[in-house]
Amino acid sequence: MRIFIIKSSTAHTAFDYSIKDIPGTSGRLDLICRSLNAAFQLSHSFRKNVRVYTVLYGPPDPPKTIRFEGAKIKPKTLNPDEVSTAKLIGKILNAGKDIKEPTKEREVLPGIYISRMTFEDVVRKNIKYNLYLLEENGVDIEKVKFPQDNVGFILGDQNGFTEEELNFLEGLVPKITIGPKPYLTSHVIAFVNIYLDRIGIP
Ligand SMILES: C[S@@+](CC[C@H](N)C(=O)[O-])C[C@H]1O[C@@H](n2cnc3c(N)ncnc32)[C@H](O)[C@@H]1O
Repeated sequence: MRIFIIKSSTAHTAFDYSIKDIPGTSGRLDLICRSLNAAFQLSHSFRKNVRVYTVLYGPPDPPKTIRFEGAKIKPKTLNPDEVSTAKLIGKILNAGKDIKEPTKEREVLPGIYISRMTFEDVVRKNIKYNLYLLEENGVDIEKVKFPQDNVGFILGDQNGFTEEELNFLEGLVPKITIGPKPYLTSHVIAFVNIYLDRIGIP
């Protein structure tokens, strides 16, 4: 299984944004929509061996974490286009409005869950799956010997990570890089997926 944990410091935690202007009104939920596209979509098929957590810290009610479980998501739920994904996320946020418990997940649709888990909760919960932090100044991905069973990647948004988050991750997960420039989160996910395909990691 492949896991992607994407932290957004700004993406809204309620369906209070306009579908006509997703980047301008949702705290860059468009970045999350494109990242989901890169994580799951293949030409005419879907990566069932992928799990994505999007950890949202934008207003008005952070944190909200949405888990997408490729193996359980029904066809035509998560589509390639950004607008339908932003609507889907809005529907999930609406369904999770009244969640009180800090870590309990609620299944909104088959394979799609919402909770109040923090970024740290998500990392701790998945630490057994061989996590890596994707950062520009890490070890070259080509030097990494990935395990054959489970592998996970932690990515930031347009603002990267805070000092506090980096301190939390330091020593907990290895830091790796895909190249010498700061790339878009969705492009990094696409690259990692294709790279793992090429080197034969399921
Ligand atoms: C647009 S970048 C963030 C740039 C942000 N200004 C910063 O300084 O961190 C979004 C995310 O993509 C990932 N990323 C970007 N470039 C990368 C690279 N060369 N190697 C590995 N991950 C990268 C990181 O997880 C980063 O947090």
